[in-house]
Amino acid sequence: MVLAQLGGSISRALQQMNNATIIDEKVLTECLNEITRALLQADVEFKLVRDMQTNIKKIVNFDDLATGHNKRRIIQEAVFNELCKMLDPGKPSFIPKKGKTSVVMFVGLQGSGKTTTCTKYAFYHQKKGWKPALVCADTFRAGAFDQLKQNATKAKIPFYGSYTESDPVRIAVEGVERFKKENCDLIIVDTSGRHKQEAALFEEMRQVSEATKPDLVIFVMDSSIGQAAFDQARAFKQSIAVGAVIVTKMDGHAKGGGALSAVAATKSPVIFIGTGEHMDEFEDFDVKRFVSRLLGMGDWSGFMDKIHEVVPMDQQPELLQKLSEGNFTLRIMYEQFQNILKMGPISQVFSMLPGFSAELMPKGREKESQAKIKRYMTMMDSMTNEELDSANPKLMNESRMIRIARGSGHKIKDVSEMMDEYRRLAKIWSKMKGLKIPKKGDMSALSRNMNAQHMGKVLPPQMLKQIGGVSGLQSLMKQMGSSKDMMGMFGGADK
Ligand SMILES: Nc1nc2c(ncn2[C@@H]2O[C@H](COP(=O)(O)OP(=O)(O)OP(=O)(O)O)[C@@H](O)[C@H]2O)c(=O)[nH]1
Repeated sequence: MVLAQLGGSISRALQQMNNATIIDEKVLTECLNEITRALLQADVEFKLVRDMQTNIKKIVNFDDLATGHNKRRIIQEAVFNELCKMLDPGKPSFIPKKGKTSVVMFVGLQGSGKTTTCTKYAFYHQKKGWKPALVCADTFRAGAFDQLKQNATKAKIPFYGSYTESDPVRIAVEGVERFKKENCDLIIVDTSGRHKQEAALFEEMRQVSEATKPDLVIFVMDSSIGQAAFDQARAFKQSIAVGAVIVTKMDGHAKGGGALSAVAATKSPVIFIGTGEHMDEFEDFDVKRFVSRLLGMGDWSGFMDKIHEVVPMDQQPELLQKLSEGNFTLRIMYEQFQNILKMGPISQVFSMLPGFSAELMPKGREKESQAKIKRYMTMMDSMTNEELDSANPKLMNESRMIRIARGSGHKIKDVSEMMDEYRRLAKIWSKMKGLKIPKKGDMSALSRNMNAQHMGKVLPPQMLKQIGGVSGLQSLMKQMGSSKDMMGMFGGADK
């Protein structure tokens, strides 16, 4: 997605500043101009960008900063915080509670991905043990009910709708009543969209809302909407009590920044993003986590969530134990590759891991990378147990490499390339040595135990330098308040 480019441009601007011998007003202005340009190119609303620039200049006041202050770190921190502020309305949205009935109404323009997102939202909660249900109150688009029915059936989620009834209010009320009686705890109402914002759409939305009294109205917005996003989001907010936003199609070539400005227009948080057409291509959105990932700082908690989701429960403590011992064996690499292939869109997973993304999987070459991983796995299939379980790559001498190449139908050069990859990953993961292992299922303990030393070891060196080394990181952690906040910043604390 183009947002990755935005992150790259901002990181580069910070890096250039970092390379300057003296940090003065001029260097800061140049850096901020670069960041401004990048944000505007990504379609973030002009006023937001201007405010951000003014705020940073206020925070980094050279007259007030005594010599010896780590200006680089202060600027880095200010940029991070301002980016977060831009995406954070300051108040959380209504959060439905499992086991207690909530009605959630989805609104948005036609084609924004509303119907798809309703199912993704239901499926996401169903996986976590909720009892969701879908109501199709879109009587405007022929085929909307069929689409919802198909999606719901696939995900085994109860649904309600009608081929003959043309009154959306009536369907919505009947559906909500039925599912309340059936004790569903998350009743999702999909409403009609139109090609553009028009009075009829807003009137219908208001009526459905009045009749069903939703606990939360979610505005669904296509990320490719660009600069028009702000006005569109505001128009919806003025007609209905939008409480949260979901931005869809973040996997495409959309610039994304425009849709993210929707936060400012609706003063409501983005709670999820859609990253593909499939049911599980849906990620919860956490501002600090998103910004750290945008700036290439890695997303630990996202990664931990994925481990949680994909690595079978009984294997998790074992895997973490092995990592904490610093024994990254070929078998672990094999198992991780297996998990990664299971996890679906490979780029999402890799972008969460510091050190993994750029080398193993260059952007836009996901298919190739997937093929490469499969190739590596075939070669590992020709290895002995001893080789797989050893953390000593010396076992892999020339004659073994020849055998493995022959056994797997590959060239020696390929085996050697795979071993290089193994060494690179082992080096990164060896830095996790000494990490305290949480009790089964307690991921927050893992986050708490990742102290500045660990974080320092796994952050990209350039990023660490920008922050001011491990000591800079430590004081940043203190400044950010509790360790929970800090882990949030680097994507740690679980919810
Ligand atoms: N790539 C990608 N496609 C998506 C995503 N979300 C939805 N889509 C696709 O966008 C198209 C429109 O989605 P719908 O869910 O039908 O749109 P809608 O807003 O419900 O449209 P109306 O019911 O007419 O209002 C479909 O082809 C979806 O598969 C996403 O996150 N990524």
